[in-house]
Amino acid sequence: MPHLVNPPPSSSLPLIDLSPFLSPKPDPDARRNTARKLHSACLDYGFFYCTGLDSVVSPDDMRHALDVARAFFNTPDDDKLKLRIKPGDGARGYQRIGENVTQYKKDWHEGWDAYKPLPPSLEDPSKLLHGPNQWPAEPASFRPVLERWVDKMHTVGHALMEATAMALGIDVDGDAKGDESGEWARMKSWVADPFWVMRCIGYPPLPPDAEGVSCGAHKDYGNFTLLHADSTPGALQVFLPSPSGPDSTSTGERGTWIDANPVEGAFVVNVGEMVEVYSAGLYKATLHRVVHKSETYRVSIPFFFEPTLEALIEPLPSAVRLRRELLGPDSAATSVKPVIYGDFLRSKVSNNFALEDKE
Ligand SMILES: O=C(O)CCC(=O)C(=O)O
Ligand SMILES: [Fe+2]
Repeated sequence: MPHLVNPPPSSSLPLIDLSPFLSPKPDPDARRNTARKLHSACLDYGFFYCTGLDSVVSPDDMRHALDVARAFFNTPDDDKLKLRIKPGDGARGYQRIGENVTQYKKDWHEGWDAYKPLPPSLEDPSKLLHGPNQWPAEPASFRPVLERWVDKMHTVGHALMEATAMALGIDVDGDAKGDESGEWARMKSWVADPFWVMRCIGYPPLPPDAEGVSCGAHKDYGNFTLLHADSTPGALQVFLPSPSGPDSTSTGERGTWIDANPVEGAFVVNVGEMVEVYSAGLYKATLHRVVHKSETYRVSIPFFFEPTLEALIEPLPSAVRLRRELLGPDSAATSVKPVIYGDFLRSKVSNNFALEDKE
């Protein structure tokens, strides 16, 4: 793995072709090439366009997923409200505009959220993240189309995991001896039966007097977010930190918000805070937000491919080594701390409802 001193990020996100990790006959050179580009993209942006997905997701699959989500948002409010997220469960179901909260401001979107189902014996609907998913009856194809989507996103997520291991310089192709430190085995165990979250989000145009934005600035919590959005430009924005940048965040960090406009056939993928932990802080979870001001009703489907709730995520030795090589010997001590993913997630999800709890 060459250790690049990367050029300054440009104003558009890089494209990463994942097909060498999805092919039944992988080409080693092509895999190395993808891993190298992924490494740079994760270092510089924490965000990229993921292409080369057609062996898993066809253009029809992409269209159908957005069509059923849009059709659901078009059903009468009374029907949607029957699926409203229940107190206690706190997570699964429908939220009206303003019920999702980011940094204590109401987001200007409606949404329907599903989480990986728990085995019925473990389900306790009074607890956060428990309780069954609330599938809408209309449109009838909503559930079969999106359950297929969940399966497909697992295939993409596992391929991304392997590419990320290679990007960090971990031997994923060798036998158990090649993976001497057991790092690839450990990474695979984190996603052997991965937790997941799928959101369908509907964004009406943001009114000029709204107190928040369509989706407030945040980082994603977990592993990878695979975002499939309709063709609306000028909505999703990604924050690139730079001391001389024209914009600043709520914490005063300077940088530039760039548009992550949709690219046909590609997902926008970003790394979450768990990648930041296991990459020893090299691959940063990046702030992003949605400011959708145009006249259309925008629909997006982010899929969060996560570690299992029990996984202890900690900096990988290869990542610590790589960090030292790239940033110098003093950088080995990073501030990232090991964390059990489920504990981290529960604390974050309860914060999303902070405003509602206070009312
Ligand atoms: O709708 C989008 O483009 C992004 C949504 C998002 O960032 C999220 O749900 O975490
Ligand atoms: Fe996000």
